[in-house]
Amino acid sequence: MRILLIGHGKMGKAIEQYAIQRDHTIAATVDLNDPLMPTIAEQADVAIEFTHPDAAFENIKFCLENKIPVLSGTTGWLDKMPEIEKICKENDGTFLYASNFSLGVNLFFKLNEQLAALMNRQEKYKPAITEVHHTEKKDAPSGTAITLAEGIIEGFDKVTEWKLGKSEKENELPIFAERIGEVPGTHKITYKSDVDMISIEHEAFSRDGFVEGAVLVAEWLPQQKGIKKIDDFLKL
Ligand SMILES: NC(=O)C1=CN([C@@H]2O[C@H](COP(=O)(O)OP(=O)(O)OC[C@H]3O[C@@H](n4cnc5c(N)ncnc54)[C@H](OP(=O)(O)O)[C@@H]3O)[C@@H](O)[C@H]2O)C=CC1
Ligand SMILES: O=C(O)C1=N[C@H](C(=O)O)C[C@H](O)C1
Repeated sequence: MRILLIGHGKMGKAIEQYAIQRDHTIAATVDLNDPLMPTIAEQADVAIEFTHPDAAFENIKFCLENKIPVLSGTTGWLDKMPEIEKICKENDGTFLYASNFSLGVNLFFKLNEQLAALMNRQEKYKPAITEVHHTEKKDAPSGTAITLAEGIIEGFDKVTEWKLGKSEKENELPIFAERIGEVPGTHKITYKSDVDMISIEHEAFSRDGFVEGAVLVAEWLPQQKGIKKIDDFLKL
């Protein structure tokens, strides 16, 4: 498969290596200041986009308008998702966003939803999320923490919105974001009462899980149409 790689940072470089191991060709690599040209699009079967919150929208739009199925793992741009959905429909395109491409985190999302449903009947416990990432991360909270928050809000009636940092309001779910060294990504959910705490945690040991997931989804995506979700691929 011929892959257009948009973003050649930590994720882009690791995806390039893994895709080559799986016998794919990197049709072109586009980084900041490299122009995205329609001629590049013609040479690719699929695009993989891991860039910057401010860049994702234009990159995805370019792919959809140039008829390349595209997946994006870039976080921090989701206010523009409705517009991308519209562009995808108008161009009869294919698009998939996932806040986290690793199998482990997607299993963790399911566990989080099940725990929220169980805790919903318990008056004495208050939920919170803590995420820890490397110091180069541009956005906070992480996209994964936002997906986890959405899962809790869906299943645990007492919280209706999330807030970055400490919260005084009963209906707010606090998300604490820490930036430490080179941590690839750790997410912890806690339910605290006055007497104890229940917690579940996912810790990535490296970026390998995100990379493998992104390449496997990229192999599947060209056979799909419309807005897809990673659940459509993983079928957990
Ligand atoms: N969904 C998932 O599973 C995962 C998502 N992520 C997300 O992916 C994104 C990238 O992460 P990571 O690789 O660690 O970040 P890096 O900062 O290491 O890499 C981002 C790269 O994108 C480049 N870039 C910036 N703007 C543009 C643009 N307009 N067009 C093309 N390239 C551009 C940057 O160039 P320059 O350095 O010159 O600015 C840099 O090379 C983040 O949003 C992160 O949260 C990360 C891991 C997993
Ligand atoms: O920026 C990162 O590194 C990561 N970003 C994603 C996120 O914001 O959830 C996924 C992963 O945690 C690594």
